[in-house]
Amino acid sequence: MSQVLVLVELAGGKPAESTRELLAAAAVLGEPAAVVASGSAKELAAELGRLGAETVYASSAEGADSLLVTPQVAALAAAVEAAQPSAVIVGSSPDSREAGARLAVRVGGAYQSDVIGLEADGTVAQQAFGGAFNITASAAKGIPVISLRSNSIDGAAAAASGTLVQLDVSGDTAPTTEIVSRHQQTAASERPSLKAANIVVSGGRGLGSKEKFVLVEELADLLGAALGASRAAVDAGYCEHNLQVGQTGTTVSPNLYIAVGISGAIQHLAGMQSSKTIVAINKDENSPIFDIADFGIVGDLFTVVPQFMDAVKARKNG
Ligand SMILES: Cc1cc2nc3c(=O)[nH]c(=O)nc-3n(C[C@H](O)[C@H](O)[C@H](O)COP(=O)(O)OP(=O)(O)OC[C@H]3O[C@@H](n4cnc5c(N)ncnc54)[C@H](O)[C@@H]3O)c2cc1C
Repeated sequence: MSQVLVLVELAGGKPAESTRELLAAAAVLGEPAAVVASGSAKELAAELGRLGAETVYASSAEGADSLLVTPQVAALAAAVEAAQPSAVIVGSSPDSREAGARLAVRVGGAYQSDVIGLEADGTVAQQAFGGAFNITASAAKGIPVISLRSNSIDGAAAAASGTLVQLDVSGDTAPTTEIVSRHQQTAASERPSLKAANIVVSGGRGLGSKEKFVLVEELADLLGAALGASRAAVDAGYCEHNLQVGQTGTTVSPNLYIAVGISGAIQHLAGMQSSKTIVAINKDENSPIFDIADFGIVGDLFTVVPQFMDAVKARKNG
């Protein structure tokens, strides 16, 4: 069985939450193998093995942690040469998408973005044109380089050996960009990350003010959900910009998406319509959000949400 490479993103020195799903996707297509561009791969190999990687390709080029994206591309390119894989899978963060696209150019591969499902024969389901179309596609030539959206694949890969293979990327002379300083743009949150969350609760302009937006935050916390927002809510200053869901914000695909006081403009739908179950709370029964909602509640959100929260609390306590 040919190998399928997975680019591992690191968060605090550990494999990011997305790694489990990416390796599960790789197992659908072949034998999962992880690619890590970091000096700490030795310590990570056992964990990546538990998550399903039979092989862990690691590069430890000088300064790998202080360069933008190019170390990941160099590691992937070297791993492609070593493994001759049948596919490469990356996540959907900006860095992973860029690394995947650059790799596809380098190796003459077929870059497939916004993938929301895949089959053992290499056919993938993709969203295109901001979610206006769902398409089924397969690579016509070259290695498929697949950028997979979070929460697209169920299950996990079987635990494997995580055998470490060191890559030599010293001959890689691609131009690089060095990171000279970092700063945390927003305060770190205890909530799950928007991209990987199982449940997302988003608030829109219907909340009316920053003070009242707290209601959506309370609902999110009660459900252990990530917090999201429409662009109108962000622009009005109800919450931070990094919470924006949509065409010009984050694309999410959780199992449950709850839209509170959001009308359902096409640009918002582009970022959330692949969610498995969509619940909408809106006082206007003609709001377009109800066209894609699985469950719609027509009513004033300031009445509905507290009732909803009371019901959840009662169920939790019962
Ligand atoms: C190039 C471009 C890119 C864009 N990108 C994005 C993007 O990434 N993400 C995004 O979200 N938008 C984006 N937009 C903006 C988008 O077009 C909409 O303007 C925006 O999504 C509207 O946000 P909203 O639904 O919160 O506000 P509104 O459209 O004003 O809707 C508010 C809703 O709240 C309801 N409501 C009001 N009060 C209550 C109440 N008390 N109880 C219940 N319901 C109530 C109303 O009935 C209404 O449906 C983009 C626009 C452009 C042009």
